[in-house]
Amino acid sequence: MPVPLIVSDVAKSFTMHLRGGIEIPVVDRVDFAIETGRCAVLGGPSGIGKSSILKMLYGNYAIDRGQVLVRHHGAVVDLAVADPRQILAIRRDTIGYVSQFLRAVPRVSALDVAAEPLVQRGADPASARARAADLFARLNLPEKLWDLPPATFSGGEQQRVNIARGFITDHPVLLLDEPTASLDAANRAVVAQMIEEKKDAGVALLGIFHDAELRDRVADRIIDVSAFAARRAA
Ligand SMILES: Nc1ncnc2c1ncn2[C@@H]1O[C@H](COP(=O)(O)OP(=O)(O)OP(=O)(O)O)[C@@H](O)[C@H]1O
Repeated sequence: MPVPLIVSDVAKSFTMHLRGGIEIPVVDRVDFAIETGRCAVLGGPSGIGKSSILKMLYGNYAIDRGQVLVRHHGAVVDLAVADPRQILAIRRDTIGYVSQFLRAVPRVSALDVAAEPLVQRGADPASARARAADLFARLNLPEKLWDLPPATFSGGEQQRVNIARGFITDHPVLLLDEPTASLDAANRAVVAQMIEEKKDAGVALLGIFHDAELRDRVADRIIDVSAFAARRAA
């Protein structure tokens, strides 16, 4: 079976250092796999641990227990024990991530922000910028903004730069954390189409979507995170 990422018996707690170091368990015994050409969606109520799972899969949060096995350049890497250099290489070539918020770098134009992941992978900067421009046009980002740094853009404009940046590469795994939270219906439809194109290209997607219409359109499967909720102290 084409499985680029397997999550096995994963647990995560947060330690509250400002509250005497108490441990707050969030998820426990998380087990699932994602498949090529499919979009799985993390479901469950607010605060159950959906974003925390995505952040562990992208190496943003440490994994307390269990394994996250990723197929990377033909080898299998366990993200739970990967070193920072391996995590950076996995982000460059294997796992893409679109978060809700753009981390804007001062003085870098929107086109260069979106083109950067391709340039990091060795693409010619001019063709990477042309590809970013195509995505901006599809996402209806006004052309007058393309050469400006996105720091002062509206929430929805920044989100479209972020989506272009996340979708510009052909990473085999793509994680989506509420990628359309600030978008209008027309642009949400564009993103739905872009997700469908990724599926057709054989990408394995895992997302969080609060927008039910988008979720129903793109989801092949819902993974109910409530099933992995850690038992919390009252
Ligand atoms: N960095 C952190 N430090 C401490 N607690 C955290 C941290 N990140 C998340 N949490 C806690 O972990 C729990 C799960 O949060 P998470 O953001 O994963 O939930 P979610 O299901 O994505 O919620 P929502 O749907 O509201 O975005 C929450 O109780 C949250 O307060």
